[in-house]
Amino acid sequence: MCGVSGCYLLKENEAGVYNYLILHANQHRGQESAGICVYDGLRLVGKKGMGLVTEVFDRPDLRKLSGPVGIGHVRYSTTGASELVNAQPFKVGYSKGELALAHNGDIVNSEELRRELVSDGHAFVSETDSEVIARLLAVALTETDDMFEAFEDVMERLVGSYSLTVITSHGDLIAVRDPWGFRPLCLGWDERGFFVSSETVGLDVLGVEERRELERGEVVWIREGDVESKVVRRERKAVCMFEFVYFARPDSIIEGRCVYECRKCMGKRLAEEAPVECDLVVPVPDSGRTAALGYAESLGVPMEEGLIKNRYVGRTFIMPEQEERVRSIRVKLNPIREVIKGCSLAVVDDSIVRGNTSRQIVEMLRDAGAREVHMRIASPPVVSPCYYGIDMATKEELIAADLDVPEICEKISADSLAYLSLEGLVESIRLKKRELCVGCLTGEYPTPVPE
Ligand SMILES: O=P(O)(O)OC[C@H]1O[C@H](OP(=O)(O)OP(=O)(O)O)[C@H](O)[C@@H]1O
Ligand SMILES: NC(=O)CC[C@H](N)C(=O)O
Ligand SMILES: [Mg+2]
Repeated sequence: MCGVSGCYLLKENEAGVYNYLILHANQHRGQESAGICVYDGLRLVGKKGMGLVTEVFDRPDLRKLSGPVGIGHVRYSTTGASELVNAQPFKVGYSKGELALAHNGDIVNSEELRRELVSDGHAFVSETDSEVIARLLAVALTETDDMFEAFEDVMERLVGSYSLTVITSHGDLIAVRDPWGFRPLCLGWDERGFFVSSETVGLDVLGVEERRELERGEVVWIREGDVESKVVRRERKAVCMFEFVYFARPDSIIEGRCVYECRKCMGKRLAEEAPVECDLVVPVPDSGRTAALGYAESLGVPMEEGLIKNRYVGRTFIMPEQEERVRSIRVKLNPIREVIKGCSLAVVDDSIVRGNTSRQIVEMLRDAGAREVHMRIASPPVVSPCYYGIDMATKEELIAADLDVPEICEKISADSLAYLSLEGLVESIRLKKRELCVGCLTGEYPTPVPE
């Protein structure tokens, strides 16, 4: 999952700074690399680097990234290694100029499209599916100047998830959400101009009040100070349920739903489905906290912060290497012996994917003196790969792919383990099951997927 940003300023030239702020608010969506590209009035100029937004850009960089229009990206790699060549935004030339593109999502048929483009003479600079989109768009724009027409062509070819921001060397800003609406994307505006962010938190930090989410299949085209928009292609709605469970920030709004409220509801529902006699509810920071609050409230048991997160360690699930993920969990989370000693605990996390986190937490809590450790998970078991932008590409890496709940419980050495039901999850999000993508929970996907 990545984060994308964009801005179109009517009077100022601070596109670099605005994109920086939006990306910083979306940092939880990608920690591997960051990039900003701006239209400086003549051409597209940018900077990309490995690391967090604050590591990649300093003040002189932002001064150089001056111009009225710009886009940005924070990356969590799904297609292509975690290397600078694959960092975004991607700049591509075409017959009438240049464009730069930032992508959140994953294209299921990118290999096939890449082969076609290569045989047509395109020389790729990266391994990513995102460059495939940029090149397809460049080809389409050679044929037409109408951005909607160009995206009609591009969207007809692409299968998969894509929330995009694009700028051109004509100074246009374009925002696009794929026809299924897998990933979030929102547009805000005020007297300063127009702003695009993966999540609404990116608009909050700018104090932008007027806003809306893009519809699925919608292309928003901003040029010469005016906005035009069109839904150019529609498929069945398939919003990723994992955005609500884990990915998005709790203070974001997706599909009109406050993510915090959805997570709290998941916790409450989990307490109804899988209560446990315990002395304390302990949340797994960070993303398990909101569900834990709902769980504790519903059970009427006190919640205590028995695990403390080192605030300088980021998310471990989205780290690219397994070894690094495992090592970082102990560095990230530390139990408070004085709080948990002798207690029976209900430990609530949002999800178990590979099982790295739960395994280590149970051990840590027992070492710190917990009498019993009951794991409660506020989403169903992840049994199938994701093809739409979450890095769990193979069944082998998923702990629930081959093991049932009692076996997983044994593997993580918990006293008991229970997950939220699919029905409970769907009702907590308050969308219909057929409006969500639950492919990783059921193996049934909204698009064709590779064999
Ligand atoms: O079973 P696993 O493969 O370990 O993955 C699941 C864990 O990973 C995530 O936490 P993460 O540390 O990424 O981020 P967070 O701080 O937002 O909870 C998620 O919240 C679970 O705790
Ligand atoms: N997680 C994402 O959205 C990643 C975007 C793109 N597939 C990449 O790997 O760069
Ligand atoms: Mg977590």
